[in-house]
Amino acid sequence: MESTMKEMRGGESVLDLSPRATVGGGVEDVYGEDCATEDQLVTPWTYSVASGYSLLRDPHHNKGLAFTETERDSHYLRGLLPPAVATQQLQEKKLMDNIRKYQVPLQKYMTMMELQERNERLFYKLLIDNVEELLPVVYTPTVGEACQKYGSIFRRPQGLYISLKEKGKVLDVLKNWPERSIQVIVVTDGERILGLGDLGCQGMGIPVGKLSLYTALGGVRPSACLPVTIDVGTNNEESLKDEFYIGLRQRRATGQEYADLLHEFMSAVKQNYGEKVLIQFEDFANHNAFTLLAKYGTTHLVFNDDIQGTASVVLAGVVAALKLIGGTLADHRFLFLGAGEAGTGIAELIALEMSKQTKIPLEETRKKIWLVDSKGLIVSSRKDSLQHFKKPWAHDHEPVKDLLGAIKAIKPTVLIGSSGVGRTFTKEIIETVASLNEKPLIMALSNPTSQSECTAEEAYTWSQGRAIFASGSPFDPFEYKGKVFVPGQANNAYIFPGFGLGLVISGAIRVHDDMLLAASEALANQVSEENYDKGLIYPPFTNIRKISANIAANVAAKAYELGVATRLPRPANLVKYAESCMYSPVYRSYR
Ligand SMILES: NC(=O)C1=CN([C@@H]2O[C@H](COP(=O)(O)OP(=O)(O)OC[C@H]3O[C@@H](n4cnc5c(N)ncnc54)[C@H](OP(=O)(O)O)[C@@H]3O)[C@@H](O)[C@H]2O)C=CC1
Ligand SMILES: CC(=O)C(=O)O
Ligand SMILES: [Mg+2]
Repeated sequence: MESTMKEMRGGESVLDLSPRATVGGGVEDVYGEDCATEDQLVTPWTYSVASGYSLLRDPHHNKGLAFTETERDSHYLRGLLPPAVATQQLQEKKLMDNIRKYQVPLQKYMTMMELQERNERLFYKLLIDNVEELLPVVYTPTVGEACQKYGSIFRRPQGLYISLKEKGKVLDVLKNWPERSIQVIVVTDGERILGLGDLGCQGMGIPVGKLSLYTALGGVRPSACLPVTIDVGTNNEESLKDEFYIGLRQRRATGQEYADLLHEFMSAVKQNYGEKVLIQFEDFANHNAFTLLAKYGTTHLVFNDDIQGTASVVLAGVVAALKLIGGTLADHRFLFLGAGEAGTGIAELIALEMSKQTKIPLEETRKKIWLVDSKGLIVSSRKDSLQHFKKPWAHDHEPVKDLLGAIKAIKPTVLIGSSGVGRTFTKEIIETVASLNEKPLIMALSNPTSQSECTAEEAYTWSQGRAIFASGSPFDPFEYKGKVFVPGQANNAYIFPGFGLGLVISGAIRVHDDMLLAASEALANQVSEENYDKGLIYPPFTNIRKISANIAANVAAKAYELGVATRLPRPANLVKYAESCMYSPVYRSYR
């Protein structure tokens, strides 16, 4: 590129970064024109009113058969649509009828993705009105299968792909995205997609799915959401051999090469969108996730969903569950299978909340929490060889090699699965936990369903109906000895949409742990007596927009309290304000 541009400018490099007077100062200039010196090339941006054929193919504005007679006249649509005029409700009915006929989940997923690309408002109308039914389609578990098969089902690109090929040009890539005003970015490098491992570039399904929930569940407008996949290669041998694989066909870049691309991305985002854009890290492997969060936590508005969002949702479930299992947080003993992002993230937030409640130092409250990894119970004799995020959990105890041994030694009241390995809560494990507790709290967090540590049926049957159970991916209600048990879905989808909305509406510039506690508290407060009666420790997703507004308000209130909010003055009623900011998918009328 450099040589081409040199030629265009008669040999002088335009990439010369030495200070030079710019035309208009460049403050908040999103098009790059004002930042350019007079002798630099600028892009001739134009915007035109969509009409006719292009209007029908613009997913933001397309309404299909719902264009009225008047709109058809004034927007040159005559003849481009059949004569019938349909309401949005009728379109929704037809699509839901179609989706319900499909037996294969992936078919439902593809139908929804096609709809999103064809008629965005109708897509969100369906998702908002049928959230319980469609969440498993656009999110876990189906999105996991979609990522695995992304290359084969790939039709039109969604989101922004930033690969090693774009090194040195990331800012230009961001400028290729059609929207200028971005509020939330969800970014993955595809190395730990759900519990399915390294899916490389095909992990794009995750940022796309998460951002659909930002809009449907949290009300952030779709045009302000940007899904990004950073492609540094993949170590997935199957993908590397797959002729339909859509990513870079090389093994993962690591070390400085990886850090440099990520740094270029983080800098370009701040340069292009400013300081208030939220960057949500999603499904990075833990050897990068903790480092990135620590590195950029002080300079950018960053949030790691797997570490922090998961922690907030699980703490909410545990606090809510206390109504059913009794005691205070500090009265319980926690045992985790899995000591990675989710496991240690949750453990830390529980310990923090315990410490705040009891005034006992964090170092002490951590001792009520134990974790098992692939090598057994984390104990002090292992400390030197542990990854840094596991070290705070290396308590004094003799070595224990497996989960069953750890349960017998620690006698937990709460058992949490965050291992990414399916069926690890065996009959013996659940029976042992149930023999120690009248009402054991069991959370099988791993996604998708195939990786869940146990099923709802197994948890209820093996505990003889005594377990309080929640899982990362949804399970149907299960009838045991005449009683119907409804499992809750312990998934960060309860938290991140409202959390992000809270940051956006307050103009927050940094994330703080107290905001995670605030989100968690707001969620726990939404569980009703009626929910508890069914054994539920989370409210149903049907009320999610109300829940998200409450979470957003609590998070925003904390941002103002901490002095990191920039939207001033502070709105008096933050719940109402959050609701008023939410995107509505109802069709607009065109002049
Ligand atoms: N419900 C929700 O909202 C969320 C669920 N998750 C799910 O949690 C799972 C884990 O994610 P994450 O924490 O990011 O992953 P990580 O890779 O960071 O951590 C996995 C942990 O599990 C341990 N582990 C793996 N296999 C075994 C085994 N057979 N026995 C004991 N321990 C084992 C690993 O041990 P070692 O360190 O020794 O390798 C590691 O400590 C995924 O399935 C993910 O989908 C994640 C985020 C949110
Ligand atoms: C839910 C989620 O973020 C995960 O499983 O990774
Ligand atoms: Mg995740």
